[in-house]
Amino acid sequence: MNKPQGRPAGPPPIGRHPGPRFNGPAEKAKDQKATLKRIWSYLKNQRVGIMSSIFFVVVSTLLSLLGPLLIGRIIDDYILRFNIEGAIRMILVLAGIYIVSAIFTWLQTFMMIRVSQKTIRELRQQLFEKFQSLPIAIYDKRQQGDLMSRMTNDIENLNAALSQSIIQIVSTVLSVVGTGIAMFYLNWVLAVVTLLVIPIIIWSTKQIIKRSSKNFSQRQRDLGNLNGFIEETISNSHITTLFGKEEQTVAQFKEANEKLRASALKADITSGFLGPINNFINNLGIGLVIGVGALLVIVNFGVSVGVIASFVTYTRQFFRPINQLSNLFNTFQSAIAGAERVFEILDEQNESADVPEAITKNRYEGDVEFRNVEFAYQPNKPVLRKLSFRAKAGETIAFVGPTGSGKTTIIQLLNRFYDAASGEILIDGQDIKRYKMANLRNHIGVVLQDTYLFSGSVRENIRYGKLDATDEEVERAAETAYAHNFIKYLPQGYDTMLVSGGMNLSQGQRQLIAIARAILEDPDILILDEATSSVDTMTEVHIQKGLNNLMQGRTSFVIAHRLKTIENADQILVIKDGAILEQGNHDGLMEQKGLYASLQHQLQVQQ
Ligand SMILES: Nc1ncnc2c1ncn2[C@@H]1O[C@H](COP(=O)(O)OP(=O)(O)OP(=O)(O)O)[C@@H](O)[C@H]1O
Repeated sequence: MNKPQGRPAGPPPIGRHPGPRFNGPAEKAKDQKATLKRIWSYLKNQRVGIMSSIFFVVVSTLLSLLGPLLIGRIIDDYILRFNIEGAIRMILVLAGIYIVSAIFTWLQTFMMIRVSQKTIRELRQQLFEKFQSLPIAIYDKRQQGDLMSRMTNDIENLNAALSQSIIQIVSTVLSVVGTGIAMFYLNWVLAVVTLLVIPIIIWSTKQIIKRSSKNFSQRQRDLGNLNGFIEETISNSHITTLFGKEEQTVAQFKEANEKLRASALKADITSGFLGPINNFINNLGIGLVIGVGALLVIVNFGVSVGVIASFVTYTRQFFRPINQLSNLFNTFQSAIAGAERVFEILDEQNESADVPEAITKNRYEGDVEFRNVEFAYQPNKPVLRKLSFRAKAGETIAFVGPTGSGKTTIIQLLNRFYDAASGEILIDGQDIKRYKMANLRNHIGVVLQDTYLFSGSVRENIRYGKLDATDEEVERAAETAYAHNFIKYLPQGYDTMLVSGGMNLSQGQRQLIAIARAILEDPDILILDEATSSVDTMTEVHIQKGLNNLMQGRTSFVIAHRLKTIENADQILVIKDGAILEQGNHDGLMEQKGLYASLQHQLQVQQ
């Protein structure tokens, strides 16, 4: 089990020599007992697999205990008596024992891997399904990387522990106890000599672990920093290039890389002592056994050459698992800590359930009203303050206002990503909480600034709005969205494949596809977060026409950045600090010469 412990997971150290080694401090679960109990609840269904695995491990350990005993017998009863034929026969028996033991070891590993893979598949499935039903607030609250690492690292750690460490712990304990009994059975003086070495092994291992722990924590921190830096740089590579910061980035990386080299070296040097020191002590133990054994032969204390040979093999068999135990427990502990993190997500509250007898509708008129709505993401930091407005069916409402004023939050509440703390949001005269959430969301279409396009063809991306749409419907929607013109000039037209979220299209083109998708979806209420970045005039005209077609006949809420959309809106709400500062249509607001008029002036300058 030479796996780096704790998080973040790193590559296994290269160039290690054989023998035990400390792999860093283990991360402990907050409540080990409860987590173990819960892991057992997953394993319970696979009792047969686990029991047969334990049976195999017991048999293979017992067989491997027989080996050294037989070696002693072969020497004393056959070789020293020059019975070569008998010796060969016994050696064949010995080989048979080791072969059967190896087969049983393989069987035990096979059974346990099956058990582990089944358990992990179930857990992974549950976790993924949970991700689908978690409220959006969780994704806002937790880092994406953290959630990803629970799905990958933590589950993988548990997999390693289930498939290997548990059985290894069982076999280690069995083999230490069994070897101890066999040694006492053979000769109690030599057994005591062997036992004397154990405190030295434990003491030296402890000393080294104490010193390495600090260095390993530093190595993990430096590795985490380096990985974080790499991730950030790769995902923002265009920004780095844009600002010409390549040299600076390389210099920063060099520094982090050097820090990791230094701390990894320190950690590996200290932990690297463990192998040679333990080897030295093991050999010392064997030397002692041989020396004392020889003395006992001389004084005729019931020790034969064969007994010494058995003892040498047993001594090796005895020390090896003791050396490994601390690492095994470390792996095991990290796995439990990982499982606990997985369970933590599984225990998160799902998105609030629908009220009993929730309403479903085939069509929403689109009459939307906010009544004294208040909301805060964090306690004592109000984002919306007694917000009230009404959008009559079919109207276009534009939200404008400074950054951070709460425009996106209004939309989040309408979508029920969050619920209002107080006040009411009504659609067609009913509180939105009375509608079945999935039904309501199916009738609300969203076109966001960062259009979500997935890797697939243009056609598939548009069809995402209505999965059973025919090719003709897809193309008709693209035409209405004014997207058809650019799509037909793409290398494979509608079958052109999009890569990494549509990075092979311009931002304007991506938005045209999103508009086509929304047209196909044909929602009753539309939410539109206009892109801020400027696009070429032709695309701009197409987007505007596409949007006009899309907004036709449905209530539309627009976080507006473009003059045209704002001017044509039925109502413009100027939001500041979570409240409506000004309200009216374009002409009326311009006359007021307030915030709206000055924002318009800024927009005109920009465009
Ligand atoms: N998930 C969140 N958790 C905590 N605070 C948040 C969260 N999302 C937004 N906020 C805060 O709520 C306030 C309103 O944010 P919101 O995104 O609604 O503003 P906005 O008007 O849409 O801004 P922009 O024009 O920049 O998109 C801001 O102060 C923001 O920092």
